[in-house]
Amino acid sequence: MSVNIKNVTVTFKNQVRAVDHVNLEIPHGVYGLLGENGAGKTTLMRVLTTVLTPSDGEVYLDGIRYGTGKDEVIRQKIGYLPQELNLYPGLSVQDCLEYLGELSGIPKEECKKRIRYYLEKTGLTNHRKKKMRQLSGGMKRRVGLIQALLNEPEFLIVDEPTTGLDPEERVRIRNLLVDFSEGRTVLFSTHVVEDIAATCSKLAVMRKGSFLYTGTVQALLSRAKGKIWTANVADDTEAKRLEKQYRTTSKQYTEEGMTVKIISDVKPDIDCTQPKITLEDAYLYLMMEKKKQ
Ligand SMILES: Nc1ncnc2c1ncn2[C@@H]1O[C@H](COP(=O)(O)OP(=O)(O)OP(=O)(O)O)[C@@H](O)[C@H]1O
Repeated sequence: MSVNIKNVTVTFKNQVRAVDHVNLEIPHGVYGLLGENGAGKTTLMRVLTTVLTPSDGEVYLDGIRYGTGKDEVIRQKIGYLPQELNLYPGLSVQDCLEYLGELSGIPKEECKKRIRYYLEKTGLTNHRKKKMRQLSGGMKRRVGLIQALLNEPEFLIVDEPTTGLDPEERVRIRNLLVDFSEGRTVLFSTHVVEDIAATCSKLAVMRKGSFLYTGTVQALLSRAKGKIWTANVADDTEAKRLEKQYRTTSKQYTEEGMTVKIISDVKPDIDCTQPKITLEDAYLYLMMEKKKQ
């Protein structure tokens, strides 16, 4: 499965250019799409699902060009979890999924088998008889994910799949996506850096319709090397003093007080050390670096 985006631009009627001449080749496995609100992620995903036709540029799935009369073939290879999804409130989880499976043309027995499997994998087995409207936000999200997985697509596109999930469920869903990506392509869009760090080796970082970065997580981490510092302070008052003086990214309570993370090209003039760089550090460094340009 190969996905190629060539020089794609999306300009809406109100002249907002949500995607601006982007190029990307999405490889096998889980590929992260990270970006702040309004970066253009959802718009790009809607293009990839064939729902939205770009104003300019070309998209290919396994060499098949979008918009050339083969979009139905393309759609059959794709599973999509949109950001907002309201599935038949009056149906039970089981009935809803069976119905969606039928619409996708999955043979009945095979469909039931898959539903059983994915309900188990998403921790929803005991909730299968509940009506959709009775589910919590996190449960609805998981049913939404199952509908995207049900036809076992070669290309799975998931928009914020972990929204509303508690930490345990979040980990469960991340693991499911990694397992599912074996031999497939999964585009995982989020603004939760931790989700990307836990699932992807490659990612694209988007801002204002363009890619600020495309490449490996490792290379992004390397960029921030030597630029992140941690200082231990006694309390929040001291932390606030540092925040005024330096570009800080996070602070955390520790047994001794607080740790403050600072981004600086040179060593700050205080007692500090260089921590192991996280993807969040590297992402924030990238954002700051690009804002300076
Ligand atoms: N149908 C539309 N008509 C006009 N403008 C739109 C439309 N859809 C999105 N936009 C605008 O395009 C830009 C990109 O929006 P998009 O939803 O793709 O961002 P996003 O990265 O998915 O954001 P979020 O993380 O908040 O979901 C925003 O400025 C948004 O207001």
